[in-house]
Amino acid sequence: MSNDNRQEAAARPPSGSASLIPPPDATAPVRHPDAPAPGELLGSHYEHCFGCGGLQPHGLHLEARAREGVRVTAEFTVRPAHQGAPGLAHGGVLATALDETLGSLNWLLRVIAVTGRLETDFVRPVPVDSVLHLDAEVNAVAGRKIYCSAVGRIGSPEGPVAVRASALFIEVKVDHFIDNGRSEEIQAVMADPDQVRRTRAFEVNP
Ligand SMILES: CCCCCCCC/C=C\CCCCCCCC(=O)SCCNC(=O)CCNC(=O)[C@H](O)C(C)(C)COP(=O)(O)OP(=O)(O)OC[C@H]1O[C@@H](n2cnc3c(N)ncnc32)[C@H](O)[C@@H]1OP(=O)(O)O
Repeated sequence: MSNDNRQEAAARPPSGSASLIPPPDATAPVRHPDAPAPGELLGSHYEHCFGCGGLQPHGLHLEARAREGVRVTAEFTVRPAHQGAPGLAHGGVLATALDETLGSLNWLLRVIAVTGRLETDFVRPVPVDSVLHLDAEVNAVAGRKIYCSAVGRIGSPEGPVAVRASALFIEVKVDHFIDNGRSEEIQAVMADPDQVRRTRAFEVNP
């Protein structure tokens, strides 16, 4: 793709499917009063998470930071292990980085929500060793449905747009994990006071 065409593609709004358009009764997202302050690192919601877990040796080790409003930013360094084509990031890995950044918005709403739908535009190839600057925000909320979007730029927060995502997250109760997760890991997190504290940080009425 030529540079001109790339800029045009980057400027184009994502062509989301109908289920990603907030319904007329959707409301503006509300930042929870106890949300981490703007600039604060959010930490990991689960130490073994592939996206953000510090104890996950195969993971992306994404570190997200709270911003004003219901917005987060994160940085992801593309490593040789993330290649799809020679020297270029795998699209699925980039989608994971977007998914994780969008998932971090949970901290600001103080709800637990999982990805229901994630649509991704890959606008520009991302070379190995690049730092992808991710920026995500909640656009609207309708009941349990959280409409959000994210963009990833190469090299700096003002760098060229490489990826965009639109997503629908669905609020769930903690039982979602207890009922569906493998019992080995569920028992381990329930026995870990640190993890219980982390999970409580998402719930208004735990
Ligand atoms: C003690 C243990 C503690 C452990 C806790 C650890 C800490 C946790 C903290 C924080 C976790 C954050 C993790 C972030 C990680 C990054 C994000 C991910 O990758 S998450 C993983 C990938 N996603 C999934 O695995 C979802 C799998 N899907 C499901 O489980 C269900 O489908 C679910 C929950 C999404 C919805 O199921 P329903 O039965 O609850 O609800 P229904 O009625 O189907 O949907 C509700 C509304 O949403 C719409 N909806 C649902 N899915 C949709 C879709 N795919 N597209 C469009 N609309 C959808 C429906 O049409 C419905 O809309 P209408 O209310 O009728 O208007």
